[in-house]
Amino acid sequence: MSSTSAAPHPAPSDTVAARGVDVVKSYGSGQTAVVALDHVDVELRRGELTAIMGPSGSGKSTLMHCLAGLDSIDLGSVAIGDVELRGLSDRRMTTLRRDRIGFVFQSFNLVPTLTALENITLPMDIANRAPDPQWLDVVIDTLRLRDRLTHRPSELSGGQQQRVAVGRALAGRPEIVFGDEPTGNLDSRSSGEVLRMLREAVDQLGQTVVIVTHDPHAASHADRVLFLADGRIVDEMREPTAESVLDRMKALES
Ligand SMILES: Nc1ncnc2c1ncn2[C@@H]1O[C@H](COP(=O)(O)OP(=O)(O)OP(=O)(O)O)[C@@H](O)[C@H]1O
Repeated sequence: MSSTSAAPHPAPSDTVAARGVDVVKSYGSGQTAVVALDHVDVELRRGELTAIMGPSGSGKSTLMHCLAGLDSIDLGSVAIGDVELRGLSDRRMTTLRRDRIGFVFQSFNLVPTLTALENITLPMDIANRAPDPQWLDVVIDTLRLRDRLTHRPSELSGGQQQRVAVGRALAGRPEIVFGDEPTGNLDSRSSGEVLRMLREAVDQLGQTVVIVTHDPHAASHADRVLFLADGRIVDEMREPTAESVLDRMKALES
C-alpha cells in the first residue's frame, strides 16, 4: 500500500487513458458555492481497474463526470487519451463520448423493448458503426451472456441486466469505461458476478475501467483505489483488500 496522493510525475499519454490536471470544479456562486473538486491531479492508467472511494459529498461523482466529459470544469485540464476536453465543441464532445468512452450506471439504463444483443449493440447502431464481430463474441462470452442474447431486460435478473450494460459499454472497445456505482442496485451475489466480469474485462481484454463505489468489497477488486475527501485526492492504495479499504474509509470519516 502506498500513500501518495495524485501523480507527481506525469506518465506518457500512451500509458494513461484519462488525466486530470489541477482540476477545480464548483457548484453555485458566492456564499453558497460548493467546491466539489479542489485542485485535483489524477491519472488513470491503461489496462487497470481503478476504484474511486470517499465519504458522501467528497466529490467522487463530480470527478468521474468531469473526467468523462459529462460535466464542465472551472479550472485545470482533463484529457481522454491525448484529447484535451476543454474547448471541445458540443458536437465533438458527443462524438468523443460515444466513440471513446463506455458508461455503466447504477440503474442499468437498458431499453426495455430491445433484446440483450440489441441493447449491447445500440450505441454502435446509433453511431452507424458495425460492431467488430470477433470482439463482440469475446465480450459476450466474457460476460457469459451467450444464452441470454434474445431475452428482453424484464426477462433477466438484475445481475444479468448489468452484465448486458457492461457489454454495451465494452462493445465499441472504448478507451475507458466509467462505472457510477455499477453494483449499487445489486445483491451481493450479482454484485460479485459483475465485479468479476469487470475484472476479466481488464485482465483478459485489456480494458481500462474506473468505478465509483461506496462498497469496500467492490473496491477490493480494483488494482488501485483513490480516496477522495473534501474534493481532494488524499490517498491511494494498491492491492486493496476489503478490510484495508474499510479501515482507510473509517479513518477518513472519523
Ligand atoms: N449539481 C450540483 N449542484 C450543487 N451542488 C452539487 C451538485 N452536484 C454535486 N454538488 C455538491 O458537490 C459536492 C460533491 O458532490 P458529489 O456528488 O461529487 O460527491 P460524492 O462523493 O459522489 O457523493 P455521494 O457519495 O453522496 O454520491 C457535494 O457537496 C455536493 O453537494
